[in-house]
Amino acid sequence: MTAYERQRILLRAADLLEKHNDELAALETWDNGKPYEQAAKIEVPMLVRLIRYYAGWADKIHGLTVPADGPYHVQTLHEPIGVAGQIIPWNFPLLMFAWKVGPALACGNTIVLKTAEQTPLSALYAAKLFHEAGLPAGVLNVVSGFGPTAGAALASHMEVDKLAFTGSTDTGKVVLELAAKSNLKPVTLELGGKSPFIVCEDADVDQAVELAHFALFFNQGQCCCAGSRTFVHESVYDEFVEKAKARALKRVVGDPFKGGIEQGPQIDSDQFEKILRYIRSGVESGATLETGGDKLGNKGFYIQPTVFSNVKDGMLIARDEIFGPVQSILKFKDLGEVVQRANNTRYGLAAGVFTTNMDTAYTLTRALRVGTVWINCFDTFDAAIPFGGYKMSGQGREKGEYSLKNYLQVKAVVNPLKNPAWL
Ligand SMILES: NC(=O)c1ccc[n+]([C@@H]2O[C@H](COP(=O)([O-])OP(=O)(O)OC[C@H]3O[C@@H](n4cnc5c(N)ncnc54)[C@H](O)[C@@H]3O)[C@@H](O)[C@H]2O)c1
Ligand SMILES: CC1=C(/C=C/C(C)=C/C=C/C(C)=C/C=O)C(C)(C)CCC1
Repeated sequence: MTAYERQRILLRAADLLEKHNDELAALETWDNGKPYEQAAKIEVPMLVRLIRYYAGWADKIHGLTVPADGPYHVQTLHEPIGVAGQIIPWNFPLLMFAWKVGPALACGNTIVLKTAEQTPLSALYAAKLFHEAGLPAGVLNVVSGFGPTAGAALASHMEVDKLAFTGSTDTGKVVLELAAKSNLKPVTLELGGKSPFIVCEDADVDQAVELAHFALFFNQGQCCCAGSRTFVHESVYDEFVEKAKARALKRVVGDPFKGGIEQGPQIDSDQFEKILRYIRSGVESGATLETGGDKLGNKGFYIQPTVFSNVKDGMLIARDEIFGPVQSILKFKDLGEVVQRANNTRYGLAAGVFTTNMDTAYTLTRALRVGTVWINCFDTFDAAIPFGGYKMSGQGREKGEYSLKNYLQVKAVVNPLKNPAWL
């Protein structure tokens, strides 16, 4: 198929996804428990925008003419890699589908995508719309299945040419090993995080409190890039803790299909129990429980928005990815110290930096070993902005132009020139 035809199918698919915004959002909320308003007003529109973005790339992918030492005509062809295996998690089923499918289709690959067992519905519906838009049968295949069976089969398949995985760091290691042991397929990984959110002494405290709250509690705390270590300068610490507690107490938790709801239930009983265990560990290790600390009601997997202050670096709640609505606030004295502590983790996905001084912002930006730094903002996920991790938070980048190279092979073509007029 020509690049132009691929582009037109992607644009038609985006139109259909947009037309079915509300059904897609309802499926997402049924599956995942996230507030319907969030799915309908933010996430489905972001999915549509991302598919249009990659439609734009489809006819702009091409190789180079390369000057070599000698009488050669040398060119590179950018070819599709082949069959892309893609494994996605349950926290943003539609957005993760888009980040994977958009660049792979723009580059002309075929896909076998496995959804998370908790959230199979929305990707099936979205794939149906891609086919309605004209995608030939067999190009985009969505498999509903469990990790150790369906996921592992994809990772170890000899005829899958590339693997893209998003999920936990532990499972990332498993799929990388399966890829290596089978056909050495290249693997991109988007894994866990323990992202610092740094509030400097000159920050606007009210704005920082609101954004730190959003950075952690958004999506029930189930974000790989959640700002899960809130570092606050000692000069504004007491005021910040008081206000962070007040904000968490105001958080509206309940039925995700109701209007005005900020937080729905956690994804399943495993995650629910795991989060409650982390909360108990925070209390036992001596952190101060400012608010929350328990489940909410007796029906469903709702958890009270929880804030710990007086958190120390060595505590489990400051080290592990909790993936729930549990904010940990830590005190710091100076920039050198906070850089060292923020970087003292196996993860390196993202960071938030709150300051009104651009020198401070740039010092922190250059010193932090993370894939994204948000300065005086958080969770800005434009289609064009690359996203990915340093260290054990992942390999490779998704979104933006960077994602294309995950789905392309480069072929060098070398041809001697008989009578070169010039080189
Ligand atoms: N980075 C993220 O966006 C993200 C998303 C979800 C969960 N997590 C983290 O992972 C923790 C556990 O959640 P989880 O168990 O759902 O994550 P997971 O990593 O086990 O699951 C992610 C995906 O991998 C698949 N999978 C699981 N085992 C596999 C295997 N052996 N081979 C191939 N595929 C496999 C799953 O079916 C799912 O599709 C969470 O508490 C959180 O810390 C991170
Ligand atoms: C709610 C909301 C936003 C959306 C954030 C999103 C959709 C974040 C996605 C995070 C992902 C995909 C994390 C990966 O684990 C905006 C646009 C910042 C504006 C403010 C309100």
